[in-house]
Amino acid sequence: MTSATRGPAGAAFGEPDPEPLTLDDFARLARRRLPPEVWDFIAGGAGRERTLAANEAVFDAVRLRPRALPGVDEPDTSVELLGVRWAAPVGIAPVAYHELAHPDGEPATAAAAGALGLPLVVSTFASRTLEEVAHAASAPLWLQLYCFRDHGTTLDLARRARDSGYQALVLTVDTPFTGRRLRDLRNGFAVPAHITPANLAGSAAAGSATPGAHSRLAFDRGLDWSFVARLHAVSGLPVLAKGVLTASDAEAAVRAGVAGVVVSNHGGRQLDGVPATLEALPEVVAAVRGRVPVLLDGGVRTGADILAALALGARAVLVGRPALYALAAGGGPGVRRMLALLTAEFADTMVLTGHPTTGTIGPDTLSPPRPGLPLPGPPPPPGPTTVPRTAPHTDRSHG
Ligand SMILES: Cc1cc2nc3c(=O)[nH]c(=O)nc-3n(C[C@H](O)[C@H](O)[C@H](O)COP(=O)(O)O)c2cc1C
Ligand SMILES: O=C(O)C(=O)c1ccccc1
Repeated sequence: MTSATRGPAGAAFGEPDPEPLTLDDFARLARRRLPPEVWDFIAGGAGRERTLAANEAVFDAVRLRPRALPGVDEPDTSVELLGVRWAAPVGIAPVAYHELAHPDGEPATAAAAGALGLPLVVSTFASRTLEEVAHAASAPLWLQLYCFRDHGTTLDLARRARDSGYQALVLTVDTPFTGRRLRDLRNGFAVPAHITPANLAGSAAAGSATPGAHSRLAFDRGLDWSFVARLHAVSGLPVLAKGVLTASDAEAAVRAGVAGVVVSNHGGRQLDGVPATLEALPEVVAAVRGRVPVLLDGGVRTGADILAALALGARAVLVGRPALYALAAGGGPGVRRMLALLTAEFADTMVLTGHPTTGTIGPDTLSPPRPGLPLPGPPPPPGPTTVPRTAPHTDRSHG
């Protein structure tokens, strides 16, 4: 990993970049490499970026309970989702246009995830075709879908995903249009002309290079939960809902037949002011009652963050921005290194908290919330539509 200012003979224009040791290091390297308006598009959030900041701040406020002499030698970091084993409970969230970070784009990301046995969720706005990404992959691929006003475009993507061996669809339910991202508005950000939504070529949904304007024209704002069954009917694939933050939406998703729920606030890019995802997680886990697995994304930056999410009932987490930062810093090998760092941190955290497998990680792994800190509290009492929660991780049969 070298900085953009480094000369051909080595560190001619300054010190060489230090080898990244944390996900934050990758962010620093990416910031130096990317054009400022591209950095802002990736790093930014909606409005005052309160929710964006909260996602990481709530993880920062978590306190872990260590266990001395736990007798754990090599922890088994793996988890099972939808009947498939992941090497660790972390995958890559759907993020548009990987070519913004590096010309090798999504195939490089897919190869890196595959090398670690971790899944990639490919975005509707991927800069390479989903078939090309499948060719480069060796671990599970899921396809994220936005629903366009022209439903046929989205349903075609669902069929193509099935035909290319994708194992699940992820319907994003928090985005009738993209949020007010002030950095992009001030920068007049547009995706460069040579980077295109490759999977939408020739469709009615292929449009403007300005994501905000395009989403307001092309996305179906009238969408309802019945679309989950429609996607499953045309593809035969399990459908997850991404962007659930409340018990009532979790209940609606499960009733609609989802195979999983992703607790997400879109990385703070949609409605500013909604809770951090770790804050929302207990409420969603309680409402889901073990019927389907719950995943979480937003602000996961360390192995301890993964442990905290699992302790509060998530089966796995996804990372978004860190994948693009690592891609910008070092291409596919950068992403591979980022994922290796994150999973190694998680394995260390398992040992230090005394967990030989992911299945035993529960609420007693965390210290109780301290007053005045933005920490996740206990789940709210069951409402009229919910019955008392069962323990997390009781839905092994669903995989
Ligand atoms: C640059 C960028 C593009 C994104 N594009 C999509 C997308 O196409 N579809 C989607 O469902 N979510 C998209 N997201 C949201 C991510 O899937 C994810 O929810 C979020 O990035 C997680 O937070 P993190 O970046 O803090 O890990 C995008 C996020 C970023 C930063
Ligand atoms: O989903 C997003 O956050 C996003 O940035 C995006 C990018 C391109 C098209 C649609 C949404």
